[in-house]
Amino acid sequence: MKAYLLLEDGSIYTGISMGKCGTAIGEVVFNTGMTGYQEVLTDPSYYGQIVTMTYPLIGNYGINNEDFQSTKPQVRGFIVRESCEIPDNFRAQYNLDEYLKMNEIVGIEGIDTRALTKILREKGTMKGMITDNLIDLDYKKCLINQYNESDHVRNVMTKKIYHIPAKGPKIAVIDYGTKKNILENLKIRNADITVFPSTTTYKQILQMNPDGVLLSNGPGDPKDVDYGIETVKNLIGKLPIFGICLGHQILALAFGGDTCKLKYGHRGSNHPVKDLKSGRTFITAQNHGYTVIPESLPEDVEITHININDGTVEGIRHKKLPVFSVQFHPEASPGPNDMLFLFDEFIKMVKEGISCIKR
Ligand SMILES: NC(=O)CC[C@H](N)C(=O)O
Repeated sequence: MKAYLLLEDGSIYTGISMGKCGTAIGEVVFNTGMTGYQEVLTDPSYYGQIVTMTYPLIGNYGINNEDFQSTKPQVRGFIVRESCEIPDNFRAQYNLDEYLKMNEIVGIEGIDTRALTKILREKGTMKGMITDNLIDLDYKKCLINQYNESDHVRNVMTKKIYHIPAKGPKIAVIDYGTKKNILENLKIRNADITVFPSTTTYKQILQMNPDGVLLSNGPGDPKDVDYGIETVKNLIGKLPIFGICLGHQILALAFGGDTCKLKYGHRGSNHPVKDLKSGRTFITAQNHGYTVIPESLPEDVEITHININDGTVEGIRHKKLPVFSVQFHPEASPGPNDMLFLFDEFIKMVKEGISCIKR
């Protein structure tokens, strides 16, 4: 069955329906990873977005039950050049089309996703719609133009506080839409984890008497999460803090800095990031559309990492307090593991931070 991709600029691309037949609206963004589509589909940071994979063959190792980053696909829609019907991998449980159908995600295949990516790079990310018919086209165009969702975080965060007990330091995770692998990396390091909804107040978090706080990744514009910025403002100086992606942006805003939207963002598994202290470059996994404005940061916050491709801020650290954050994803999933050691640094900082702050 035919399906269509309509973009905000009026362009129409014809393909074949994949996953659920129907209509989906969202921000159309591209990811350049050759693999990792399963983690992309289930990463809550993509909530509200229609993702196109630049690499032309997607689904060739199928979908398994272990690599999910949350309980269900979070993307609004999915665009591929070719969806592999018969995956070849011992872990494969479903093919891509089956998985999208099971979870009622609208998709389209047969689109030249590399050409589409070039357009999004030139014009910037655009709002768009996948639909299985062109009836009422003017109305559909109108819907695309009017599409304006905000604060996606409330849709993906945990609604209830939950605890994952262990013998190590007590870590409070503020959940803006955390990926499973962030929690896994804390678990591996024996952290006693309590996950809080992003709407939790700083007083409630302090009541649990944590040793450190992790600010998770999540979808949308960090400025929509004003309640979260307020919470973090009140935690700075009281506990060691580590922010990842949206957590990094929220931390920068809590410091009094500012953020803005990038033209087409960074989404993929091979973004080079330079550690300004060591001069070393690491290859990182990324998935973000917003960035911290370097000039907006106060005197006592330094930039620790930059993106080699465009010079944007990739990491910040408070000069005196045990507080740091990164724009990229050290937990990878999908992507390289070069930066996993940041979780060790965080745990080390938490252990030292307990003595330097609390006592
Ligand atoms: N992965 C993330 O946490 C994404 C952060 C934010 N939603 C952005 O797009 O910039």
